[in-house]
Amino acid sequence: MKHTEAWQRTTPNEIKIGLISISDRASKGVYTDEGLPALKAWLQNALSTPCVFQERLIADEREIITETIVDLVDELGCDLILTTGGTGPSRRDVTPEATMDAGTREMPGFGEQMRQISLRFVPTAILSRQTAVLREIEDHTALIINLPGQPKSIKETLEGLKDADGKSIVPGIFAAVPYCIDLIGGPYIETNEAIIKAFRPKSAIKK
Ligand SMILES: Nc1ncnc2c1ncn2[C@@H]1O[C@H](COP(=O)(O)OP(=O)(O)OP(=O)(O)O)[C@@H](O)[C@H]1O
Ligand SMILES: Nc1nc2c(c(=O)[nH]1)N[C@H]1C(S)=C(S)[C@@H](COP(=O)(O)O)O[C@H]1N2
Repeated sequence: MKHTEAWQRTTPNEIKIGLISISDRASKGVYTDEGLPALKAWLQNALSTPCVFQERLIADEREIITETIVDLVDELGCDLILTTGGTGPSRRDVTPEATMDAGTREMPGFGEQMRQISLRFVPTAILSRQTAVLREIEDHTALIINLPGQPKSIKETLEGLKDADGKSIVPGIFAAVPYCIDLIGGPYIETNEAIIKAFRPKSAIKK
């Protein structure tokens, strides 16, 4: 495949992250989108290695969501995509279906763990159908993860739950993301341990 300039990394460990906020009302301007700023702020604090972002605010339309994911991976070379919104049970909530349409293999552990974390915060966590997939194309693979739409759920699910001393009670899903990105051939990313400690088996840790 021929790649555009957008594919180039400024440094070998730079990760390209696509952020997609999916909300009918925020995309129409009925309210201000808080999803993209919350995602970006959390990631900028959590990552200690370089990152670049591509941001999209779109309506709850299955085909548009799939096309946006495909464009971010296939045309812009994103390694990781985080979506927020559209995972609930109402008719307009189609993010998991659109994500599956863009994926080549499902990664069900992310959704399972997020529902476990979110149940510590709200009993309605079981209403979220969020999932994760890999999109594997000819010479590139990306991880795509759905987060719920409530802006506060972004920090909760990525970071998990901590006690008053900052000790982890339920690990956030982002702990597993750096090693997953290693395994799919992406850049070696590192995190700020005060926010989220990345877990890698000893043999995979680069000193
Ligand atoms: N992108 C967003 N920015 C700010 N607040 C949001 C956003 N998405 C959701 N919320 C808030 O979380 C609540 C529950 O999220 P949910 O996804 O169920 O929203 P929704 O009512 O389906 O949104 P929409 O109609 O815009 O798609 C919303 O009522 C709203 O207050
Ligand atoms: N961590 C967390 N998870 C959460 C919530 C929340 O407030 N915090 N809200 C729940 C609710 S009320 C719903 S309906 C589902 C789906 O939300 P979405 O349609 O905005 O994705 O996420 C659930 N998961």
